[in-house]
Amino acid sequence: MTTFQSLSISEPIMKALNQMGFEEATPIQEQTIPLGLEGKDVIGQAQTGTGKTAAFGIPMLEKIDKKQRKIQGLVVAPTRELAIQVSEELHRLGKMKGVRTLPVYGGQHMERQIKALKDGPHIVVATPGRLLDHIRRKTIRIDQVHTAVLDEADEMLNMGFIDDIRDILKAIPTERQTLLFSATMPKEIRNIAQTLMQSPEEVKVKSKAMTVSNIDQNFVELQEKQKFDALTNLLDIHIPELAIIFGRTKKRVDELTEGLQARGFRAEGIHGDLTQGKRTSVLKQFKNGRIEILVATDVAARGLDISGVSHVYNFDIPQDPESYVHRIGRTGRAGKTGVAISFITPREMPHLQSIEKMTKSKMNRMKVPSYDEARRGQQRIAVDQLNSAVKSGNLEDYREMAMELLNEQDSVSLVAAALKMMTKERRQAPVTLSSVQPVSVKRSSKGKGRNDKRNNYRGKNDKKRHYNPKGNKPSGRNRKFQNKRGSKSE
Ligand SMILES: Nc1ncnc2c1ncn2[C@@H]1O[C@H](COP(=O)(O)OP(=O)(O)OP(=O)(O)O)[C@@H](O)[C@H]1O
Ligand SMILES: [Mg+2]
Repeated sequence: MTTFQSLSISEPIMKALNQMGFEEATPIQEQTIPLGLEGKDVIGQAQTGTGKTAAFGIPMLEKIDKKQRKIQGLVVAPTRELAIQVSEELHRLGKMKGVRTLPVYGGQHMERQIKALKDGPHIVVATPGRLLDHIRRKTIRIDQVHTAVLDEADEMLNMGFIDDIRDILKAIPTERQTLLFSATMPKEIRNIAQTLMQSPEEVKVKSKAMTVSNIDQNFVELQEKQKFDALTNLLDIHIPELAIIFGRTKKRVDELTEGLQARGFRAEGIHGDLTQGKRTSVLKQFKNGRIEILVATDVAARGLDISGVSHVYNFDIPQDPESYVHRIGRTGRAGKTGVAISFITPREMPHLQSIEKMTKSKMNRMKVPSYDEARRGQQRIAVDQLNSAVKSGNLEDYREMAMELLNEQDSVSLVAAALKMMTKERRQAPVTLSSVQPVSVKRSSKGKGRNDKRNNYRGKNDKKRHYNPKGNKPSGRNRKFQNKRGSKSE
């Protein structure tokens, strides 16, 4: 166990870490914070949800001179949601020191952004496009930047941002420190990184698999046309606290969302064609539990940090193993446990093996879930609701009536009838999805659709967290969810 204290972190940042509930450093933090504090360039690779943000954030914050009202730290992240989330984490880490952090991204009002930039933030967290826009308009000064971070650099490469990144780094003094972090680091990005950095130290947190062991990975082999019923059955069986379902295209996401809504689930979709306002509101509702299911394209895979995501479903298996790693990494974060289920058609089975080979982890085969199992899942919810109603008491007003009923009927029939009434038979509204091509084994991580990958969706998590690499017992299946489900209009 490595404490933050032993990493020579200053008092104000220690205080913030305490407030955030961080008790010990995660392995990537333990290994990269000292290098970062020495001023070295660092390439950091570690599994999803293991605290890479603080790993680059802490050394950057330590180097900020609060009295200098100039941008000294710059983080570039692939999407708006990610920029916001990273900025929030840096704000929390740096607030006791008085560091001012500003997110800058497209879709935000330009004039307001220029005003905020004039206000003298110490750190800017930006998406590449909007940042370059400011650099070209000369509405941002980054010639005093001493620390530059590329978060999810391989995603920025996938999205075709590499020239933008080069242009951005050209505008920063060369004697800067450059940090680059991601859970996946394909060879191309490592090569490019070498040209943008000065003799970087490469830290790869040693772990057998590329995915964290707290995620229980499963797959279901099934026909394309069985997928939707299998999904709704699984949702009824698992009763996720919060679930993310990945579909391959925007159209697919829209169709899945509508289908789930038709069957009474509180689901919303997110993808790059939605307005910024809609994206923000969907994410907000998901974070506070008003939506229980988020349906997303791959764009949401990167960096999203929402506490309570207990299940990830790959309705369509992703084309690249890297995407698989980032997708399932939306659960099982900060030491919590999570469950991932991937649907695979028979023709896609070889692809499953290529994912397993790359991630060095195995997925367990699950059988196609049946409607009967789903119904039992629904009944379990009703049983839990009855039990909790008994536990919470306050039944005095009903006792007399209950006694009378018991004189007329036997107790088992009465409870069975109550359960029947409480169990919402899921409306099996027929749902037809447009057909999709199965993925092929041949993988390419370059030149993918820029638009579909452009926007990422992250959230923050301000609950107390304790890093527990072995995994805590899942907190899912909680009353809160069941009550929500109970009040669903069907
Ligand atoms: N030392 C720590 N102790 C407890 N929680 C931590 C610690 N460090 C980070 N966390 C929390 O863990 C969660 C995941 O962190 P973060 O988003 O930085 O992961 P990541 O490694 O960047 O993941 P991804 O690869 O998906 O981007 C966050 O909610 C963060 O606040
Ligand atoms: Mg991250």
